Amino acid sequence: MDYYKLVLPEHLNHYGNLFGGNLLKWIDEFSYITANLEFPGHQFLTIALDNVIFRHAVSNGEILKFSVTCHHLGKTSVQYSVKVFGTRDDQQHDLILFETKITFVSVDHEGKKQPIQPN
Ligand SMILES: CC(=O)SCCNC(=O)CCNC(=O)[C@H](O)C(C)(C)COP(=O)(O)OP(=O)(O)OC[C@H]1O[C@@H](n2cnc3c(N)ncnc32)[C@H](O)[C@@H]1OP(=O)(O)O
Repeated sequence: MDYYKLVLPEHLNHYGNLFGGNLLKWIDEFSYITANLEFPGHQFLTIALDNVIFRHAVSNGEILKFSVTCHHLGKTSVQYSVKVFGTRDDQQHDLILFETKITFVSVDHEGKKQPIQPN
């Protein structure tokens, strides 16, 4: 699934670029939404976020595209691959600004892990 976010002044660090923590928050939020839509009736907790390396600064006013795809479905966990692209510069639509994998675990009402029931 694809999601979009407009980078506004309130999202910037003191150098005037996107604060990395905001990017991680959006990745958590969008992939959490994807897990809930793809596996309705489950409750998920984030257990892991892999490979956090910021290689590209993101400018104010950028419209970011978050591409979220299922990478691995386990017994109690589902892992998503998340790639982030800029959309403002026509020449750089294919440039991956940031990528990671994020894993969620299905839990019951007491927070204990439980198997994911695929659709
Ligand atoms: C949406 C949010 O932001 S939620 C807020 C932040 N998250 C939290 O507060 C969660 C706190 N953590 C917990 O409560 C517990 O760790 C639980 C209930 C999620 C998991 O229980 P644990 O006993 O720690 O899990 P366990 O080690 O057995 O692993 C469970 C699954 O996660 C997978 N897993 C564990 N560690 C990792 C990791 N580092 N990377 C990827 N997958 C992992 C395991 O492979 C397993 O998957 P499988 O059943 O599909 O094979």
